[in-house]
Amino acid sequence: SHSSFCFALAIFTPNPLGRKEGTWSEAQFCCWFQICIEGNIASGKTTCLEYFAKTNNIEVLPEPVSKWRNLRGHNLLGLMYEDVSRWAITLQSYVQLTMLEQHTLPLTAPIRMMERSIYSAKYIFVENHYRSCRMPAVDYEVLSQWFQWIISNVKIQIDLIVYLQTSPEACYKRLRNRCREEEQIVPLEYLVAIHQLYEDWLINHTLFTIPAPVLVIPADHDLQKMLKRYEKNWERILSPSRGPVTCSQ
Ligand SMILES: Nc1ncnc2c1ncn2[C@@H]1O[C@H](COP(=O)(O)OP(=O)(O)OP(=O)(O)O)[C@@H](O)[C@H]1O
Ligand SMILES: Nc1nc(=O)c2ncn([C@H]3C[C@H](O)[C@@H](CO)O3)c2[nH]1
Repeated sequence: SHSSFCFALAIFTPNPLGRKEGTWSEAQFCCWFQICIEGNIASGKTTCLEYFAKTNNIEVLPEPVSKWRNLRGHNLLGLMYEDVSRWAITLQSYVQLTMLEQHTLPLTAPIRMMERSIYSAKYIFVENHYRSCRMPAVDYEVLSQWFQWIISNVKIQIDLIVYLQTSPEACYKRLRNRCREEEQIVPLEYLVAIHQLYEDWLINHTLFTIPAPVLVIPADHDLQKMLKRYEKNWERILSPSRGPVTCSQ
């Protein structure tokens, strides 16, 4: 695992020789550093989180999928995949609440790494339901009013977005291998639509505002190569950045 962070309110200054010698500069107050891992379904976000979860003093928050699959006995994720027009607003309303809960949880470490965000729930998934005419306009408007109120009235800190950029085909192959029951009926076309919205949001900047600098990591590679990529980008991901960041190949 990587060098252990001293649990201090300070800026971590990675030593150019490599993180082993990285030290916390004392007496500098650190604004907690929050990272969101974004990407298509089965793009490898959970695997990325598991890699960084081994680093001391990083708090990792996976997507609360278990809540969406069992809310007092109701499987909202399953309902949505079975009948999206009927159940999309039900799931999205609960996704928006559970993501807001995660964004506003008290921090337990100098760095927080979250899987996705309240932004991608709205800008990617709600937007896709609406644009594919599977969500009535009235449902979209109600969700949008809630979303706008939340981001205008609640402080949601995101300092970096890591975008695991994949091809829909690679995600489809992994999704089929993973065999999450509710997703077995997900067609490739759905992943293509989600991919295009992510590209328009985080690459083309033609969708909605981007709440933080974006680090793009091509993520179609095999597991071993991806773990090496995370190793190479360790400092870029974990040290507070002051401007746009670029991925090292
Ligand atoms: N680089 C990779 N190459 C091949 N398979 C991978 C790779 N990364 C992850 N996988 C596998 O693909 C599946 C999806 O990976 P993972 O759960 O990390 O994706 P995810 O982005 O968290 O998915 P979701 O958006 O559904 O939460 C898992 O079965 C995982 O073992
Ligand atoms: N409809 C919908 N809205 C969301 O905000 C959302 N966020 C994630 N997901 C789906 C993708 C994976 O199947 C599974 C795990 O990511 O949950 C979502 N589905």
